[in-house]
Amino acid sequence: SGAPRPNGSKIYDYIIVGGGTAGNALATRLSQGLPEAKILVIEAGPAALDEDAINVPGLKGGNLGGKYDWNFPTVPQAALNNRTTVVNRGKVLGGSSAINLLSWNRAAAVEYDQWEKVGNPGWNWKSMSTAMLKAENYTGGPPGSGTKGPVHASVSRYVPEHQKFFVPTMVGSLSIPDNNNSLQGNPIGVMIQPSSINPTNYVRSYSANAYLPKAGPNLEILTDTFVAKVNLEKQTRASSTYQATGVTLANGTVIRASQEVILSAGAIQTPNLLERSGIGRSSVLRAANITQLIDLPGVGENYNDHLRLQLVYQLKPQYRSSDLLKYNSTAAAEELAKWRAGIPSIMDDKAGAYVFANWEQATGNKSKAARLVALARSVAANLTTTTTTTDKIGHAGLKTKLTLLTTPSVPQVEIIFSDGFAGGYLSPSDPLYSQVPKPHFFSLLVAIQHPLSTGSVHIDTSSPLHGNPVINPNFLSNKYDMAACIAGLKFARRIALSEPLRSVWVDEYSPGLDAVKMNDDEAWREYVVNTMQSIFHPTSTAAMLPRREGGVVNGKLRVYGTEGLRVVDASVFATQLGAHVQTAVYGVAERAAEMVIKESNGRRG
Ligand SMILES: Cc1cc2nc3c(=O)[nH]c(=O)nc-3n(C[C@H](O)[C@H](O)[C@H](O)COP(=O)(O)OP(=O)(O)OC[C@H]3O[C@@H](n4cnc5c(N)ncnc54)[C@H](O)[C@@H]3O)c2cc1C
Repeated sequence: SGAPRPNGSKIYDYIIVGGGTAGNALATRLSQGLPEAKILVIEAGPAALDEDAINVPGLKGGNLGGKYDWNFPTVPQAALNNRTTVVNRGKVLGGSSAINLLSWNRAAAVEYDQWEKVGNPGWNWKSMSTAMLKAENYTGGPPGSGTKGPVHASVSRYVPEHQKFFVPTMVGSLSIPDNNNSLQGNPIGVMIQPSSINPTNYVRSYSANAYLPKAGPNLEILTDTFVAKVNLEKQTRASSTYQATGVTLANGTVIRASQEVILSAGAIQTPNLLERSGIGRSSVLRAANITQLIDLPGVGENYNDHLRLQLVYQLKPQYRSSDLLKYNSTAAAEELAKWRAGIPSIMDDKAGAYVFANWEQATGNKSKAARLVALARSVAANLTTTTTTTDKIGHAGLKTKLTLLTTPSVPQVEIIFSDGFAGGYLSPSDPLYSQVPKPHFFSLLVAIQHPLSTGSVHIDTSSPLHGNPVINPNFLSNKYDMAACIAGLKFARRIALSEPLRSVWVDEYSPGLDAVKMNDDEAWREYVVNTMQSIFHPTSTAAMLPRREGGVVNGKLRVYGTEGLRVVDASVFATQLGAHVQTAVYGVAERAAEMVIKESNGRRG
């Protein structure tokens, strides 16, 4: 353990708060690159390296709402009929990489280039792709894939029979190009995508089992330990910056850091940690009775997420989906036994087929796409004029979304072919449940990549330490986001109605072809209001942006107004990416590690 101090507190060189996706990657790289340094990771959840629900890909959804999930509620969402939605986040060593749905993909090159354009020199596709490849070991990937990184990626060997109709439908009936090289900066098209799965044993590959075994003995991990705040001190009374000296745990214990404290608690909890430490917007800190040390109004603001909807189709009786695992416990046990024996099984499964489309492709019609673009522009004009000039939070993100809205290589909508009833657990009280043989389903998940509404996450001002984060994603708070959801759903319906996919299903179970007719926008709107939820991708809540634009960290990931305090996780994303998040989080961690190591070596000459 770290060297004891006369006052009983321990001291480390680097303390990383949050042993999640970014935290473990960063800690491992620091331990390798700075073998003399003492590094501590503090993680609120337990280590669960032997947990089937984490390791077995086919059990992936079983963690949602379970013991390894923070499972935070949002505040009621006005545009969703005051529904509360759920924000799932990993509460376990490995963080959200332990419970996520394993998709391994990347955004368009121009989206990472925007990070540099909004004020962060050196953050672009070139540097981020290099960093992301450092994390990756993609077995069977096309030339240019990462092959030496800790995190495994592979294309699943288990392919449901009915999924085989998806790619031919997209290419043959909908003129969407087949793209077998979608991770190298051009994601547009239809593809079978890799997942973060180790192909030698079909175990989930995540930050805890991929990175941590490669760390040196100078890395210590404290699990089941919640950090209350960062301790900040002014070095001299005259100085305007605060030095991070360590952290205080929820039980009051102080642990000191001689070099840096690095927050990797994720896009929901990193802003909360900053606020509890006295860094944030005045109104929030005042309401919580926390003395403000640094005025950073962007902390917890600028919350971006992707919007998720789904259509569910009942398969013809000859097809078997992963719903088998729900209906038939004997079959589920047999499949798990096969997985343990290394025999191909439904337990290897995860969604494999994806489409990333721009609006012209998704609507199949230039003028419909133009109408969506015009709507986005008029909505954005209102959003910017209602923001005061002193409070430019959200401007950079909004401007980027508008700039890229008509860039053909940037996806606006994603469709995931997802085996089984992914729209929700089919309840035993459902009439379908008693049918023999049990019905099997596939789902088309729709994810809107660049909605214009942004939200916020702050501490519960009445209970900053023990209360849940107060999360307001502001879902669908403008007309464009609703129109985008409806356009995405119609695209998914068109896909399902096109051959050869049309020939595998008997009925659209949700919402139903009669319940929501193709051109009945009112009915679609109601379906969106009643069913829309997050697709688990909050980012940008402590954004890497100029301070005057609501930025929280600079291009070195240092928190403005501090020394020795950085943020390294999904909160720093300067602008939202049209992709699943984990590869970019690993990329941010790899780049952060390089910076910290270089600076440390520089100090030592
Ligand atoms: C259900 C789900 C499905 C997803 N599916 C995909 C997918 O298929 N593909 C993809 O690319 N992305 C997916 N994502 C998103 C992706 O996994 C996350 O965006 C990414 O892992 C976030 O990494 P992070 O390091 O920012 O935070 P996390 O990995 O969430 O790490 C934060 C860690 O900090 C800990 N922590 C928080 N507060 C404290 C505190 N005060 N003290 C100590 N520890 C603390 C948490 O317990 C957690 O372990 C999914 C996410 C979820 C939740």
